[in-house]
Amino acid sequence: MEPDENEERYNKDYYSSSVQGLVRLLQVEQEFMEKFTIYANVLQEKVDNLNIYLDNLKRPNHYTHNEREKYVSNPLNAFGLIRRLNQDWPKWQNYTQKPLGLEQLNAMQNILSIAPESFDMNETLKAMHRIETTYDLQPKDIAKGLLQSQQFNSKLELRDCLALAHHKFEIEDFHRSLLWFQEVLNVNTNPSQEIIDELLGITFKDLALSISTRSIYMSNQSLSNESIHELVSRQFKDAKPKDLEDFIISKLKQCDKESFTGTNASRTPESDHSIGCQGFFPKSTNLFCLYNSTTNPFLKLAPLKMEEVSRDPYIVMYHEVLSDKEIEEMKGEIGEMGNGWTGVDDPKEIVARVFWSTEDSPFRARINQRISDMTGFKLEEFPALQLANFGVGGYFKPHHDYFTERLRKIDVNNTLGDRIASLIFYAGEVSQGGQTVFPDIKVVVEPKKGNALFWFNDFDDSSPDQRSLHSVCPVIVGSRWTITKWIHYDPQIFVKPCSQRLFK
Ligand SMILES: O=C(O)CCC(=O)C(=O)O
Ligand SMILES: [Fe+2]
Repeated sequence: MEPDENEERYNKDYYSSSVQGLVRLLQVEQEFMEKFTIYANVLQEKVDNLNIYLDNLKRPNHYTHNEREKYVSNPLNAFGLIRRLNQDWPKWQNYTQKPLGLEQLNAMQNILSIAPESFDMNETLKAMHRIETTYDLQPKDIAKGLLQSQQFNSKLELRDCLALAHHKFEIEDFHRSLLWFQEVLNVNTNPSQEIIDELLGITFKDLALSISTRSIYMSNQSLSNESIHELVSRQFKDAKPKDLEDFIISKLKQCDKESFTGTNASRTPESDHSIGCQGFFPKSTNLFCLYNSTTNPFLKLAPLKMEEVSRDPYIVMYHEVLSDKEIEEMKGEIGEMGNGWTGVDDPKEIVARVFWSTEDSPFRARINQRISDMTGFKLEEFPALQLANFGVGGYFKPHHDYFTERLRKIDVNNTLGDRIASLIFYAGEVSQGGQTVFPDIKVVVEPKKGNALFWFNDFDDSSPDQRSLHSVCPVIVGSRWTITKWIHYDPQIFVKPCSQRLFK
C-alpha cells in the first residue's frame, strides 16, 4: 500500500473500530428502516387503492361475442364503458405515474451518504478473521451463533457467509474460504428468501470470477489483465448457479490442497499471544492477594485490594478501584474521539477510538489521585489520561510501552523521560476476549470492569525490561473501555530514584 493511501486510511472515521461508533451506526440503520417502512407503506397504499377500484369494477365475464354484444347493447353499460375510458382510466394512468414517497427516498439517500464505506467493511472483515483465527473458532460454529462455548441468538445470513468466504479467498486462506463457502451452501433458504437473494444479486459469480482470475493468472503470468478478464467473462457467460457452485467448491479444494502440500506448506505456528488469548498459559502459583494500605496514609482507612499477577517482572491488579458512577462520568468527559491504531510499521490497523483528556476536571483529578494512591507516583506534570473504546475484534499487537525510536518521535511529552510504568483501568463489560497478555512471561489478565492493572516497563536502573512486552486479545463480545496512564520517569526522580539493577 502506498504511504499516502495509509495516511488517508488513518484519517477516516470508522464505525467498526469502537462500540461507540457501532451504536451510532445502529441508529443510522434504525432511521433508514423507518424511512424504508414509510416508503413501503406509501407504495402499499397505492396498491390498495388500485385494488379497491378494480374490485368495485365488477362486471360479468364475457366469453363469447354474443355475450359481449348483449352487454354493450344496454345503454347503462355502454355509458359506463365510454365514461370510464374517457374519464377514469386516464386518471388512474396519471396516478400510477405520480412519483411516490419522494421525501422518504431523499431521506434514505441522505442516510446512505453516511453509510460505512469499503475501508470500514474491509477493517471489519479483517477483524472477523482475527477473532476466528486468534481463538481458532470454526466457521460452522460462528455461522450459527456459537462463540467459544457461548450460544447466542444471533446468527449469520447467507450473504454474510459469502462475504467472509470471499475475503478468506482474497487473503489466500483457502481452507477457511472453503469452510465458509460450505456454510453458504448450508444456510437454508425458503422460497421468499430466494426472491430477495435474486434482487440483491446473490449469485456466486463474484467469488467464481475472483477464483478464476487467480487461477488463470497463476497458470500464465504473462497474460494482460484485459485478456484474463476476457477469458474469465467468457468462461461464465452461460453458467448456471449450480455450475458456479461446483466450480467454486472444486477450485477451493484444489487451492487448499496445494497450500498444504506446496512450498508454503509450513503453517505459521500459533503465537504466544494467541495461546494466551485461548487461555492455554500455565496457571501461576505462589502469588498473593493483599491489602495495600501503605503507599498513602489515606489507604490506612481505605486499603486497596491488590492481587499479585507476577512478582518478577512486577505486575499487580487492583480490584474494584473504579466505580460504575465514575465510568459514567468518564463517558461524559469524552469529546470528539480519534483513531487508535496498533502496529509499528505501515499499514497499521485501526482498532479503537481514543480520547485524550487534556482538560482538568474533578473526574480526572480523582483518577490521578487514585493512581498515585496505588503506585505512589507523582502525576502532576503529566495529568492527561487516555480513554479508549474498542470495536469489532479490537486488539493490540505485542508491543512495549517504553520508548523506542518510534515512540520518541511521536510522543510530544518525551521531555518527561521514558514511560517507566503503565496502568490500565478496565472500564467496560467484556464477557469474551479482550484480555491483556504478556506473551514472553506467559501471563494473561481478564479485563474485569472496575479493576486496574499496573506494571513496570523498565528495570530499576531505568533500562528497558523486554519482558514487559504486552498485547490485547481481540474482543469477542463486549464494549472494552479503558483508561490508560503512562507514568513517565523524570517526575519520579525522588519517589523512585534510579538504582542499580539487581541481576539474579
Ligand atoms: O488496554 C490494554 O489492556 C493495554 C493497552 C496498551 O497496551 C497501551 O495502550 O499501550
Ligand atoms: Fe501498551
